[in-house]
Amino acid sequence: MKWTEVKITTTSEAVEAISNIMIESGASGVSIEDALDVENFKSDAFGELLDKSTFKHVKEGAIIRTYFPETMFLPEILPEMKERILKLPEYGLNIGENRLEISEVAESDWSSAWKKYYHPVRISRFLTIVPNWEKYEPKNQDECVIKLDPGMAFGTGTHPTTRLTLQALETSLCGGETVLDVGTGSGVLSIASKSFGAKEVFAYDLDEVAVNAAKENMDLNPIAQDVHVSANDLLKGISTQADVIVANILADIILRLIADAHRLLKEQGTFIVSGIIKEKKDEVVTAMMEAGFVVDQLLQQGDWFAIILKKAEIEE
Ligand SMILES: C[S@@+](CC[C@H](N)C(=O)[O-])C[C@H]1O[C@@H](n2cnc3c(N)ncnc32)[C@H](O)[C@@H]1O
Repeated sequence: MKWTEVKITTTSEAVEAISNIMIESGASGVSIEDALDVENFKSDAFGELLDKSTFKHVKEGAIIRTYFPETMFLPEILPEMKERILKLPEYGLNIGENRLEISEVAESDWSSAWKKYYHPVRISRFLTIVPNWEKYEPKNQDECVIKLDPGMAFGTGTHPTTRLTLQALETSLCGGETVLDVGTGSGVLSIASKSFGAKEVFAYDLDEVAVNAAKENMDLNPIAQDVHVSANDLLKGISTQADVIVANILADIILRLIADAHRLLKEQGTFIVSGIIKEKKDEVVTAMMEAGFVVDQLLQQGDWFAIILKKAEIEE
């Protein structure tokens, strides 16, 4: 087994909380180098034996190193982990520099090693996602097969947030819709939308790596050749009116998207949001209702929620 090291430079006071977050995210081991250890050693009964100048140790703050097995696809783990760390100051913890670095600890190429463990994913009776390097025969005539190489973009189809969004799209699309896919990542939701009959799809992402990965994935799937992929911050500056807007992004970013989604959705339009952890669900629902949406369906897998919303009709 080969491993990827994720190293975080932080403060002594945040060590325990950050280590917990890393373990909960799937890290298999933690090593901590903390400047306070040296201070504490100096002040114990035998502390005078230590000559700080003779050994290498972090002089200020702390460094946490954790290790993820190559079976885990980091682009789907890091965003939530980073967001949870950024929330720690709300609980009074100083996270200091909060610098995150990634490196290989074995000679393997971590950006592609996980491919060995990524196999076709059956999302529903009608949809299967197949890694581009695998052979796959559909099990029935109605089955849509999406070919995918996520590269370093989020969206393999295995993450609960993506699965829930795909199921919500399958429920919501009847054919002929205009769809806006916000935070497209690998482009998986856009390709699925076309497979479920959408007429026109516009895909946006802030990250150039994702924009390029999405374009390459459109090329792998003839049905999605005409999807318009571009770099954009959420739906800022967009004027295309849509029947469906879909966004699988963390809750705090969804909150920033609501006003534009309401502006761009046609009457009776559908807004699908995913990437919402249990603790954030009520806040998102309240903000949606205040903006003029009504909840149509809630979908849940483990601690993750997706919500299908309708633009409320304006009463005469
Ligand atoms: C959780 S991933 C979802 C990827 C894919 N749509 C899926 O469902 O698997 C969220 C994506 O949103 C993008 N993103 C984050 N903030 C954004 C913003 N302000 N504007 C556009 N895209 C953003 C990220 O780069 C990332 O690709």
